[in-house]
Amino acid sequence: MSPRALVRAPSPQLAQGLVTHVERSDTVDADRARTQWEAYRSVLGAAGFELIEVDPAPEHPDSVFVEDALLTVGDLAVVTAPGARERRDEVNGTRVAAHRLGLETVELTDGRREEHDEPVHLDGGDVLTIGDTLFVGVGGRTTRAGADALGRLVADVGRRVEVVPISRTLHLKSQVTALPDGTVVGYAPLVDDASRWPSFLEVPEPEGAHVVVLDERTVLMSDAAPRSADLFRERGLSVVALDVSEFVKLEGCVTCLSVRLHPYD
Ligand SMILES: NC(=O)NCCC[C@H](N)C(=O)O
Repeated sequence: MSPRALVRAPSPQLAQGLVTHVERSDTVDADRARTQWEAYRSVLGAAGFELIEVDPAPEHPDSVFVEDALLTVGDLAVVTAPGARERRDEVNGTRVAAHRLGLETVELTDGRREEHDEPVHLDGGDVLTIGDTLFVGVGGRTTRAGADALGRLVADVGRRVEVVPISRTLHLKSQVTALPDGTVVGYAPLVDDASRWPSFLEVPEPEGAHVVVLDERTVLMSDAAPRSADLFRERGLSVVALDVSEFVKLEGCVTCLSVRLHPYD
């Protein structure tokens, strides 16, 4: 079966999206974002992904960052509980998409209080999957209660959660992602604790920290990190580089523009 990926068209109001760790830009161009998003779709399509569109949510400026609103773990879909109030209703569309795909769908109930006496919040951008482990960034949008709730949900499908404290970036996957062989890549000044990763490769540019695995030998990344791309090529990988400048202005990157389903989740 070919891999599948969920995507969601950018809102015309993208410029009003949230920013936390970066200055708000007054140059966000929604038309340019649309063109960049279409190129992103084309790359996934050319790589063999069947693309599934989540119904657009033009009233939600950040809805293009669909990764935050749905997580898939094998054939299980987890409707997330986004940490930013402004983004919580984005899950209405991703839940429908998960049902349409025929995936078993479970919920991380928004705002439910757990043993840590804090609300359950979890953004998909905080979940980095390597093998059977889901590394979950806690300290930004995702709470410890959210990570624990996810751990209970995925235990049934043979996965485990490991909490990763973060403070330097919006999401865990804003600071680190993983190459096909599981090597974690990150730009050191933005990585909270590089020593916690058994296999860590430092990249020379912030945008070099974000890769989407297209297959076992190919990664998709931003074209703003050419020296990092060279490092990956030296390791035998093929690199597809794209301009994602408009999304970066809103603290997004290549990973958050899609939800990749098994086997490249
Ligand atoms: N997974 C991600 O990296 N998501 C990016 C979300 C950016 C959006 N402006 C936000 O602050 O929620």
